[in-house]
Amino acid sequence: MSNPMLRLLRPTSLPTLSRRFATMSSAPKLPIVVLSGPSGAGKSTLLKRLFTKYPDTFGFSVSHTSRNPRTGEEHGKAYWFTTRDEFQRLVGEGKFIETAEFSGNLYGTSVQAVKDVQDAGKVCILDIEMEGVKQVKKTDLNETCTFVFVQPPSVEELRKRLEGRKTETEQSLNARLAQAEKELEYAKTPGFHDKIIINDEIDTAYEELERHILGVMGRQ
Ligand SMILES: Nc1ncnc2c1ncn2[C@@H]1O[C@H](COP(=O)(O)OP(=O)(O)OP(=O)(O)O)[C@@H](O)[C@H]1O
Repeated sequence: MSNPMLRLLRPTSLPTLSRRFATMSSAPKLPIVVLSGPSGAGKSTLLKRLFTKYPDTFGFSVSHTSRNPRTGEEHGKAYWFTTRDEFQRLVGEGKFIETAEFSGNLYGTSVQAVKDVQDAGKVCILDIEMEGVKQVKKTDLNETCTFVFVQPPSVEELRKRLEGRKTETEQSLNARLAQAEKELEYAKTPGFHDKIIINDEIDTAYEELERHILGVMGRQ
């Protein structure tokens, strides 16, 4: 069967999350990069550069979502697209490290998605929402993570970028901006992030991100 969802649903001899993490932590401790920041701050743009420059070093953890695919988004690459019911069933089975609801859609990172990347010997990148970051911090993965926040230069600039991307309706744009205000406020919490990158000029922001990540990798 080629249905990729079956990968996540395959039976396992390890029934609990903590035992899964115990297994994961016995492998070499490759760092996990947790990238967050308001929608439109430039996370995907920065990650695209990183993956282009280092195609074999990093692995993108593929999230699940109940939202509909945008044009060109491929199942299993951009996201594992699923129904709301199926998503909730997987949550009940403890398949997720973190989940979040945003603009009426569910998003989540499965244990399997992170494990797949680590098993391939790659540094896993998690591109997740603020609430997800809080959840990851409560797991055993916390100690191997570096938490990076991508911040737009201003909310006004964020609006312009989201408008320029042409992916949002007026309603979803406003929801994203309202959420952005909350995230920017929360990001001020001392010690919550290991690195805050202000994505004003893209080349400078990218260099800062690369330097931080390579620095963390060098310390492992
Ligand atoms: N430094 C920058 N200067 C100008 N435009 C930028 C910059 N960085 C990103 N952009 C543009 O802003 C838009 C939003 O960027 P991007 O899609 O990477 O954001 P994101 O944080 O990944 O958003 P989401 O969380 O919704 O996926 C894109 O159209 C991108 O080309």
